Amino acid sequence: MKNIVIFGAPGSGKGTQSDLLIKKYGFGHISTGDVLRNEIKNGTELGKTAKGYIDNGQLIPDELMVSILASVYDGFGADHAGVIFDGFPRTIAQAEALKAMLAERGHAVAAMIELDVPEAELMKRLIKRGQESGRSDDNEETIKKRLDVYHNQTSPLIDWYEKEGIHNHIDGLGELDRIFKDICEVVDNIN
Ligand SMILES: Nc1ncnc2c1ncn2[C@@H]1O[C@H](COP(=O)(O)OP(=O)(O)O)[C@@H](O)[C@H]1O
Ligand SMILES: [Mg+2]
Repeated sequence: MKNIVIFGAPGSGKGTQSDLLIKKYGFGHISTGDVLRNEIKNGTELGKTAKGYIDNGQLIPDELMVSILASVYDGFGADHAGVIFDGFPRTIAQAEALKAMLAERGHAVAAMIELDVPEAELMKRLIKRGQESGRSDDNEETIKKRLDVYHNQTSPLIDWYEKEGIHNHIDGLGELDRIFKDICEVVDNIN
């Protein structure tokens, strides 16, 4: 079982590379952003709570995220090829909660894959994505806030996963195929 955390700033290519991984390896995929956007679209209670945070470029409270995550994870059953966590964890507290949630089930994260992309390129990609997909948080003001949140709250996870011994750095700037090849090398080397 290859549970993988795909990690990086907004716009670093987590969703794009997750899609390729799912096709090649048959992994499950949990994009916490997609789960929340779906709830918002369906107008659920959870969606209403989430919308306030998302439209402000802020993170959803940890307890709420972890309970959503556990229920989606259990939906893949007890015996799957692996699940890609995309957009989670975003704080050290969430990483600890994820570790505990998986440990309760006798599972673990096998690799954390960091997509490293310079800020100017992130900005460029997200503005383009905003124009193409109409994601409400892909506007310049909210993007700046999200990048701040990433630097302050999320990037410390790189050291955290380094200490866990499962951090893998990938140069996320350039051709999709080259980036995917680098990621596959990491995935294939998980024992
Ligand atoms: N290697 C790449 N080079 C150029 N653009 C990319 C690359 N990877 C992803 N993108 C584009 O950047 C935007 C953000 O990618 P996405 O996968 O949604 O990132 P994330 O899920 O990390 O926010 C998308 O519009 C995507 O098409
Ligand atoms: Mg994404």
